[in-house]
Amino acid sequence: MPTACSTPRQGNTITSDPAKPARPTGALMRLARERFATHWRWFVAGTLCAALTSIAAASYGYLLKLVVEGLEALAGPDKVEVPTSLWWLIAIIGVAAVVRSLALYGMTIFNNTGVQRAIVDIQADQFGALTDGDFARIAAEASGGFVSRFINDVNALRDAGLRIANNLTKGVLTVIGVFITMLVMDWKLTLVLLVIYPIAFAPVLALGNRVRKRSRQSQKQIGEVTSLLGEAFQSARVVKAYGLEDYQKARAERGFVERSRLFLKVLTDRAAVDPILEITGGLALVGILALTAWRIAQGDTSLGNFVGIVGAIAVAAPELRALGTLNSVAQEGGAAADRVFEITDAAPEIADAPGAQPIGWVTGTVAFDNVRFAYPDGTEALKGLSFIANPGETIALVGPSGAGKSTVFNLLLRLYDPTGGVVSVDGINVRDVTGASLRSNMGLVAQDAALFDDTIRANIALGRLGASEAEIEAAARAANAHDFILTLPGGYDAPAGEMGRNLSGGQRQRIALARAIIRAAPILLLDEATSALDAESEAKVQEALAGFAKGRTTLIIAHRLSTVRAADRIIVMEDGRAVEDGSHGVLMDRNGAYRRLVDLQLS
Ligand SMILES: Nc1ncnc2c1ncn2[C@@H]1O[C@H](COP(=O)(O)OP(=O)(O)OP(=O)(O)O)[C@@H](O)[C@H]1O
Repeated sequence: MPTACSTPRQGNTITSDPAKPARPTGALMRLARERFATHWRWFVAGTLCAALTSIAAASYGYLLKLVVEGLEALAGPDKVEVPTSLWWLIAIIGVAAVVRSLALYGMTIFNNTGVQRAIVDIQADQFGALTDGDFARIAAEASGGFVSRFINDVNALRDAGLRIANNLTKGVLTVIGVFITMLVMDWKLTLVLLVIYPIAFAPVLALGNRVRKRSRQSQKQIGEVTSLLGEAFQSARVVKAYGLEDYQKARAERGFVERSRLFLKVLTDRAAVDPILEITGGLALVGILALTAWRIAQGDTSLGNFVGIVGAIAVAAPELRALGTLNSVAQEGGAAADRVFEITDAAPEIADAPGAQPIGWVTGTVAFDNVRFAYPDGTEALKGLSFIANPGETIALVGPSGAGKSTVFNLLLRLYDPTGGVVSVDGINVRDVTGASLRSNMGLVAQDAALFDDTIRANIALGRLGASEAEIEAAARAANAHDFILTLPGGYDAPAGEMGRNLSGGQRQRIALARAIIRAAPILLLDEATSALDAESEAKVQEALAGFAKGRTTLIIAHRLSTVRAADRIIVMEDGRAVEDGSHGVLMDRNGAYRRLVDLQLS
């Protein structure tokens, strides 16, 4: 039964297929402006360090050339003193290395801090937009979809942010600096290299693209294996009960085999990169050495220039490689940024009307006037429902599964707006008041008790933040929960566990009841609130509830009709409409829909 708090039944509306080509990086630029720029101080510090690193790196080749030329002057049959200038040059190389390393460290720390802070902002934005946004949105997406947004998308953004911040400035400045020093040292060899380098790297780049495509497929399949595992472990009880172990093992094994097949493909491609580099690099080296030997013999260049250029290339090569892969990381980050904006840009449809006022504390008249409602997928749940609940009345909504009972609660809480008719409280259309003030007048106990991974005390106090110890205990007593709470290790401080898994279904329901009781709201909504209780506990809780419900408008959804006999009125719903309305006695005498339901249950 989909309720206000129940599991969604629609499929994913937001898909993030990793096999799809990555989108442009416009979204990433926007995110940089809106979220990263606020932490600009860190990035400015990082960029200054990057510039320092690049200057030190670019000077290497030239310093090396000067040293080799100095060494050349020393070589010869005659014994000579090492000139002080050469000692200085050697010392400067050492200083450059130290400066480069320290600046590199500073750059990484500053940029990482900036990126992490921006990521926290982005996660908070996403979570805030979802939490404050339409319930329909959350109901429409499988919870796994959102979890993946907070993990995969954020990882992609973090990678992109870090790589861009750390590699872009450093890479570009280093490559430019190195290029200039190379031109100064030996422009002819530099131009030859400029032609050879891309040719030597072309096969590696092509392989890179293939690896990327395959890793996307592999990523997608990881997602499938993850959901398969999640499903298998969550359904462990049913798997055991139905003896489905072999079935599950076969499914899992198929997933594992497919995973290793795809992964092997990626590894095979990756394994080819180094040999290709080795061959092309070796051939290029042979060509350059031959050319240099010939030019030195011609007196066209010096050994110092050659060594200087080799040193410069050694510095620039890793930067070039990093820049080469930056684009794909930025593309993936762009796709993730797009998905972040899908969440944060969506304006909630169920928002407070302009100028909406708080409704204040209501007396509790609830009215549905010819209300029609269809869920976003088109399912018509209410087809002209009308009824009025007067202050203090207890009204039971009964009827077959799918009749629209939980939908009544969803509309009253204004989780959705009706497509026709009016839902009002105290004669005021719920669309005209602020949602928060409306909901503060209601206490909901849903079928799934929705406990959080906190102490029992905290879970009860969530009904009214700031409730006192005595109030918490009184509410627990009223919900017939106090005694069992005292038996828990830690009593009121015992942890409820994730989704309340440390408690039984009935115990969870009683905590949820206590939470609604402590809220002391004028309107109480009970959706199968006692369905998980044994007969004895249910009777006790019913009695407590009867006392608590006095003076409050209480709407009860219950399948077990014996629990609603005492209601002031029973509304029988069928196919989105109210077909009968009256007390138990009156409806039994009428011999209609209610009577049929009762007879059905008795039989
Ligand atoms: N989130 C949703 N999206 C689409 N359709 C929905 C959704 N929730 C409920 N429905 C559909 O709306 C109709 C009314 O559902 P509702 O949950 O209100 O019935 P109900 O009377 O409470 O049923 P049950 O007694 O089984 O809980 C059903 O056809 C149901 O399939």
